[in-house]
Amino acid sequence: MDIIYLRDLRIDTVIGIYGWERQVKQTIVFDLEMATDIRKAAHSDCIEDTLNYKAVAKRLIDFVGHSQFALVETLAERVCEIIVTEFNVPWVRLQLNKKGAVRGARDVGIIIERGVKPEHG
Ligand SMILES: Nc1nc2c(c(=O)[nH]1)N=C([C@H](O)[C@@H](O)CO)CN2
Repeated sequence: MDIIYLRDLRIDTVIGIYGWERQVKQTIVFDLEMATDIRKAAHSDCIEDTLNYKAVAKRLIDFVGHSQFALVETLAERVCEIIVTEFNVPWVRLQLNKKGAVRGARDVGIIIERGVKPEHG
């Protein structure tokens, strides 16, 4: 199994359970690991034969930027759903960081894994 990753993808969105949080956009930082097999693309040298990380990032920027969820749980789940179903990714690990959400803590957020990790080889 190979992994294509995206780190520190920052997207501004409406998110939160408090009244003031419905009035502003806050920055959410995503770190993603997506299972894939890069061998076909490595052989052909064609972007069509691999997971296009730029296309994933564009889709997430659009989706998250227009979303208005209350909980980070909901946002994380929906982002994983998009990656698995629209990009045919068998397994994804997502870390979502809602920076500054807890006074005194540098980072706070959620880590989830969805799908089935392919075997090695
Ligand atoms: N498990 C969660 N706890 C909290 C969430 C959340 O989305 N999931 N959200 C908040 C507030 O919106 C907070 O981020 C504002 O500072 C509190 N707890």
